[in-house]
Amino acid sequence: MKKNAKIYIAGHRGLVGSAILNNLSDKGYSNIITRTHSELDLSSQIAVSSFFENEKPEYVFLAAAKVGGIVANNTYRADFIYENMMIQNNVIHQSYLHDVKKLLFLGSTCIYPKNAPQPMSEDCLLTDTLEYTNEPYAIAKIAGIKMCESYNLQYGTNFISVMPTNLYGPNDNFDLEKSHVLPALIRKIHLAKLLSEAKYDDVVKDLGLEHIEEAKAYLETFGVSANSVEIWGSGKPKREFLWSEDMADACVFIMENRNFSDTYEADQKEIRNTHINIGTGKDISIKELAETIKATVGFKGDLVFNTDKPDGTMKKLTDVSKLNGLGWTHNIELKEGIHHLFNWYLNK
Ligand SMILES: NC(=O)C1=CN([C@@H]2O[C@H](COP(=O)(O)OP(=O)(O)OC[C@H]3O[C@@H](n4cnc5c(N)ncnc54)[C@H](OP(=O)(O)O)[C@@H]3O)[C@@H](O)[C@H]2O)C=CC1
Ligand SMILES: C[C@H]1O[C@H](OP(=O)(O)OP(=O)(O)OC[C@H]2O[C@@H](n3cnc4c(=O)[nH]c(N)nc43)[C@H](O)[C@@H]2O)[C@@H](O)[C@@H](O)C1=O
Repeated sequence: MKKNAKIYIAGHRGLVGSAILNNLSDKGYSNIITRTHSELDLSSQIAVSSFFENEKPEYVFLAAAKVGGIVANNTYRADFIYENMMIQNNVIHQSYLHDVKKLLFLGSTCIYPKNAPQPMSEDCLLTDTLEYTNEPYAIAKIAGIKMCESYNLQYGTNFISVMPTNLYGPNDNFDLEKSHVLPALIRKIHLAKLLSEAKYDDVVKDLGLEHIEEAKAYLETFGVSANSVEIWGSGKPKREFLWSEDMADACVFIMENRNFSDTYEADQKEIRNTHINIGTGKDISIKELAETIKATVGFKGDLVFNTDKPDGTMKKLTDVSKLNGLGWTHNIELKEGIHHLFNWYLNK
């Protein structure tokens, strides 16, 4: 990519998109185009077609998607499959029609089977049944990988797919119901600590409410009180977490250095090596994660595990040997990242 190449980041205000925008700007890319969701609804075929016709981007980072944690995925199943399929169909197809030189599609490691051999290498895609809680989202992401592969093979495009592990960082979603575990636990445990210190003004301000009784009742529905915080599931599942700015760096590295033909082994008919995992290769149990966050926040109460909530996949550690072999490794370790994100949350 030349420094003045016209680059479109779809989803530039999200967790990953905002980090990609900063990474590209820091590296001197000067011709980046963006649209907010309200300016351009990527699920509208007409709107996306006219955007590509008018703007003609040369490179596309597809970081816009319907995203959420385990309960959001499980509850809004139709929205997750519909919106993700619409966004990726429109952006990938218009990128082909308008001769985009390279596109990076962001999938997720939930594309791999629920009981995939660990660590999960790229070639275990489509070898077994998926985890049910996020099956619609995973199927949309698998369709995205296969769409990129099919356009490359039929039309000679250069569309690359990456599969990130669980991500966290600045501009994360801290919604108590719909977010992922790491930001959710930072906020819940922080609010519990504020309650335990009777810092009621800070609690109501954080929640955007007026009265502390209302705030306490609301938090009670999420199992947050001055004495304890509810953790969904058994605490036994393991997850791998990557700092979003590392993720953005990996995305830019791959866009700068890789081509579709480098990732695809066309002669291997059964093993279609069409995508690259992005992660750290290290995981931690949810219980250990919650304890680490509790120590970072300085909360003295209890962690209570609610097994009525889903555990999801018990383990999904990525095999990052392909990515590491290309010369990229992550920079921020989990403890440091949790510390950064807690400070970011306090100062936002
Ligand atoms: N976060 C994670 O842990 C992981 C994320 N991923 C993938 O990484 C990518 C980025 O995720 P992340 O940054 O976390 O997601 P975010 O939810 O933080 O950001 C997604 C962005 O997409 C925008 N968007 C959503 N729908 C539309 C639409 N119809 N039209 C235009 N814009 C839209 C959102 O705008 P608005 O908010 O205004 O709707 C938001 O800015 C996604 O493909 C996701 O699947 C993969 C693995 C893990
Ligand atoms: C990135 C990935 O994200 C989703 O999958 P997930 O990894 O299961 O995501 P999660 O972060 O929501 O949960 C991780 C674990 O943590 C537990 N957990 C405890 N307490 C809270 C809690 O308070 N909130 C949440 N969200 N989880 C909690 C929770 O029960 C689970 O065992 C996919 O749907 C899919 O979108 C995807 O690709």
